[in-house]
Amino acid sequence: MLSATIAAHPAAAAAITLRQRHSLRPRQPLRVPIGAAAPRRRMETARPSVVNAVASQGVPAVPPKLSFPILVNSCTGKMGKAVAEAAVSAGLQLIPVSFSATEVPDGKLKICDREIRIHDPSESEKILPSIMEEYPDLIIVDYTVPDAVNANAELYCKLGLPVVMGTTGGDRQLLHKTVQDANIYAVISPQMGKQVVAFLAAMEIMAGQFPDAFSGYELEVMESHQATKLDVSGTAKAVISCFQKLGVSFDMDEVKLVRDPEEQVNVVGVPEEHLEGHAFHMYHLTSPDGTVSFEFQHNICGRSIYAEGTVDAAMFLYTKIQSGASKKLYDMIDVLREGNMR
Ligand SMILES: NC(=O)C1=CN([C@@H]2O[C@H](COP(=O)(O)OP(=O)(O)OC[C@H]3O[C@@H](n4cnc5c(N)ncnc54)[C@H](OP(=O)(O)O)[C@@H]3O)[C@@H](O)[C@H]2O)C=CC1
Ligand SMILES: O=C(O)C1=N[C@H](C(=O)O)C[C@H](O)C1
Repeated sequence: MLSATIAAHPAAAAAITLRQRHSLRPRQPLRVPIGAAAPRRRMETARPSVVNAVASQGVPAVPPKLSFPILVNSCTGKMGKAVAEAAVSAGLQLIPVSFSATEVPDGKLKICDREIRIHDPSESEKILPSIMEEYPDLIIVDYTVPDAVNANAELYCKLGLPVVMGTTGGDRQLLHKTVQDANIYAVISPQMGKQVVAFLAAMEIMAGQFPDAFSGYELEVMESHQATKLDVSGTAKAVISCFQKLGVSFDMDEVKLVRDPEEQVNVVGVPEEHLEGHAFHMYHLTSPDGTVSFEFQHNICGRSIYAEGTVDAAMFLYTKIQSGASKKLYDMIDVLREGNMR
């Protein structure tokens, strides 16, 4: 039954070919219960709070709780909504404004118990300066679409607006150059999930310390995301660039994209309830003579891991701004390294 489904989908056929070639047992994409990836409340102890900042002897126990204004662009999107909710739950001041061409009733969107006014993106250049006047400590978070990345970054740079850029795609080189030239505070990362960031950091360390360790190995990459995802995973691209430094020859267009829901359920093993929001990544390496193989896999259901990481990034950036840090452009490995991910 499975093979009948696979035969109907070329990408699925490719995925299964990949399995057969390496005589893999049928993949069990998730050995951990899916519930582990579902949204959950964080331990209160992990969160700084004014209430517990002063211990009984008058010695500060934990840093005071951060609270600063945050504008999420765009709250109409899946990530934007998740970040806005995480920001409110972390005690940040969610600015009741966002941008999107999506029509919403009365031009407003309800997030937690707040009403967010949605303006057309074409109005952002006119509206943002007055918001910056009202909220001088504001940090903007960008989760929009690949096509908007560079124009949005240019606008934030023009206004001197600190940004956490979670949106993937666009011209990444230009994005970094724009932000660097404008010398604004920014965290840019295609991946905000703490454990995946740690995996990426490990990959970078391995590539830096053991270049060409996988020279001659064949790499196969599969990534499955919700059908609405517009680009090749930015995370997959970052991991692949490490494998390239490790000596593997691979073109980004060789990534096998899975966007078909039927294939995602039947072949990749995505739980049906997470078809609207998941990221299943698989990297398979085979030695030139076929006797050695490696497989790296990370499977994420839902959005909470990224939303929490984004709030961590905003808090990190805010403290950098407050301390007048000379380094201004960061990635999530910087955030993780400094112990800023809860
Ligand atoms: N860094 C990370 O850890 C993660 C990154 N992502 C990335 O985040 C991005 C968003 O993903 P997701 O939320 O799932 O996508 P969605 O399609 O759900 O949301 C994108 C939203 O952006 C809006 N939008 C488009 N253009 C503009 C613009 N110029 N200004 C303001 N809003 C705009 C869209 O509305 P409309 O078109 O109506 O304007 C839509 O509501 C993707 O690039 C994705 O890869 C996702 C997960 C984690
Ligand atoms: O669009 C998504 O969903 C995701 N995008 C990011 C990416 O492109 O790597 C991160 C994660 O894969 C989810």
